[in-house]
Amino acid sequence: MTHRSFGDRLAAEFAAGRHLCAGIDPHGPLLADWGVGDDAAGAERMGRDVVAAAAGVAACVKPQIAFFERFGSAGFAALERVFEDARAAGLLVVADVKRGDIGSSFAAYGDAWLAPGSPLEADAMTVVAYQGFGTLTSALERVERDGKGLFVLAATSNAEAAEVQQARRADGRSVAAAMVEDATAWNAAHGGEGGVGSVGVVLGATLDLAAFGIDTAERPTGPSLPVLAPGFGHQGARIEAAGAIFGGIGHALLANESRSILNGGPNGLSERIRERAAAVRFALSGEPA
Ligand SMILES: O=c1ccn([C@@H]2O[C@H](COP(=O)(O)O)[C@@H](O)[C@H]2O)c(=O)[nH]1
Repeated sequence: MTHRSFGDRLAAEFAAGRHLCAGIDPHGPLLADWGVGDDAAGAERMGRDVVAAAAGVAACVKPQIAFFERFGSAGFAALERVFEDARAAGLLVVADVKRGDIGSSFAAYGDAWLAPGSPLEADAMTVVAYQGFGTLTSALERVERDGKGLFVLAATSNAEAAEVQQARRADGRSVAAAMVEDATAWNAAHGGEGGVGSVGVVLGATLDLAAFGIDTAERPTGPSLPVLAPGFGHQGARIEAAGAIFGGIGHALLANESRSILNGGPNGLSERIRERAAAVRFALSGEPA
């Protein structure tokens, strides 16, 4: 069976003016604000409410798996139902799992989160390639074969990231820049000249990317690099600054917001998601919703 690539599916979201990635992060205090328990049922309630409110408004949802994993098997069962709702609503799901290992073990992470028919099948997952970009090979095969996507951590939004991600490798590139360049090169080799690639990177919106050795100049050819950008909202970055932060590598931007959307409980959730989606759309395209 031939699958539509993840990059093509992202491109369709962007063409419809959807660039918001709505986070599903069931923090304990947020669940208390929502009037539900700090348990798997509470996390499921939040996740399914976000999916219902984000459908047709956001490009994707991004469940932060840690908040489900803390409830063990009940948390994973809850997550499966959130994924089912998202699939039924036609929403892309980016599983924020940040997995990485030696290649043979990493393959099993790909099986869990990307294999068609897996109980936890998502459209894309976040991955860590600090054991070498080559460890991603099995998941990159899934990208091609199954129409899946990857977001490789490159420059993360947290202040502690600089000590590792700004470090220079033996080839002279910073760790962060190498992730960006390797993902860009993979897309160019596998996705032709245009459109949106299926392998993206995570770049924090809170950062000065130049300090991470990342060149934000326009790429003259090749597919656009998907950029999953956390840091907007609660962490302080402003969507109005997206152009200045990402420059020529921000054409395929997914602006993530989690706590800024979830704060305030289920009442007003739809309005908050619509408001943030419209602000992101306006900032990135100049088009009102
Ligand atoms: O560099 C990174 C990578 C991932 N995250 C995740 O994104 C959300 C951000 O949540 P907010 O509430 O909008 O701050 C969360 O799931 C993080 O684990 C990130 O923040 N930075």
